[in-house]
Amino acid sequence: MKLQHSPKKQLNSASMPPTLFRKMLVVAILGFSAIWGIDLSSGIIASFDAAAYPICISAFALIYLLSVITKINNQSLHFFAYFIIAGYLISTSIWHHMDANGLFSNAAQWLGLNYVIAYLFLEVKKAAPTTILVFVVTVIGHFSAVIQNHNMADTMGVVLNIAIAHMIYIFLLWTIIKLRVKTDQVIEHADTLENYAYVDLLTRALNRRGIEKVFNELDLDSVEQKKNYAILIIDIDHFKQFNDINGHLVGDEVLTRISGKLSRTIHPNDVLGRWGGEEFIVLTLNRTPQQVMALAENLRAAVSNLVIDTISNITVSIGIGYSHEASSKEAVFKIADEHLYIAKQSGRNTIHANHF
Ligand SMILES: Nc1nc2c(ncn2[C@@H]2O[C@H](COP(=O)(O)OP(=O)(O)OP(=O)(O)O)[C@@H](O)[C@H]2O)c(=O)[nH]1
Repeated sequence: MKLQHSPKKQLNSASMPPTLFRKMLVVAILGFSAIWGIDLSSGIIASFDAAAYPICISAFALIYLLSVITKINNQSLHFFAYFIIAGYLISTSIWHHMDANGLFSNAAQWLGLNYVIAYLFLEVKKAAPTTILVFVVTVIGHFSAVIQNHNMADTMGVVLNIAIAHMIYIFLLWTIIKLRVKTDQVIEHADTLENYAYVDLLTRALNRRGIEKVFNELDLDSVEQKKNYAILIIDIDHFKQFNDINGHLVGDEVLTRISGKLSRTIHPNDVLGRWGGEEFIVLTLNRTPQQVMALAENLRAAVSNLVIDTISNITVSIGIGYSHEASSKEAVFKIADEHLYIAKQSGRNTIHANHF
């Protein structure tokens, strides 16, 4: 088990999960169907909408199907859906602003959705330029439609009204997104700092606090559910002498390389930590004493095979304590420590434990 910190969150992190996207499509289908039904029953449906509603509904249904039965990239489907919605909202509003089609249509009131949906469906990095493009198309489109039958002053009145409202939409949405990303970054920064408090900066293994935290979280001394585990204390042999001969910096390199070797040799669910100085700990769960001995032997052999530059002959001694030998993790730890002492006394580069 290793503590890792995740890469820095980018501004483009917002991405809608497929299930939520499909729910949104259902909402779009229902929404369009409802408005289509209302317009039809009121008898005032515009010819543009009468053609556009079924096209949009079919397109949403098609996107829904594509998202269920194909592996098409989600972002492409999001763009497709967005293109349908924004395309419809802008074109219907422009169409309604042409004089023959009635200047006082309420189609323009829906245009704000284009910005909200862009930030909902698209990654922030893509939503920002998309909203600007949509804004430009909206303003120019409405200007071109209204100017055909009205003087410049009236046209500017209509278009400026739309432009200012839309700029406020974009500004507010952008502010909300920035605040959200900032909050995410603060939370992530706090997580990283917390992780650092549990990691030994030299070897990247858990430090003593980290080991204690994991041990407590695993609730090793639970009375309801007796846990089967073993603690291995791994101590580098003659490390003082090694430091004296090769220097402290080479000693640091050895500690780092040993930590890496141990971490690659243990099982994914085992816990590795640096207990202090030249001493490491491995906690392994649910293994027989024979499996634990095999693991210890792998760890011992892996270290003794290490060659750092021209230096070899680096060895460790290992003491083991089993959970069934004592009633608390502290007592198991003490047993492992006693066996480590015996391993050192019996010549080092060896493993000691009670045999079962
Ligand atoms: N380079 C380096 N050395 C360290 C570090 N932490 C502890 N040590 C050294 O580890 C050595 C431990 O020495 P001892 O406790 O006497 O043990 P030993 O020499 O390994 O002897 P045995 O354990 O009996 O085989 C000391 O010299 C410490 O200075 C570290 O972070 N970097």
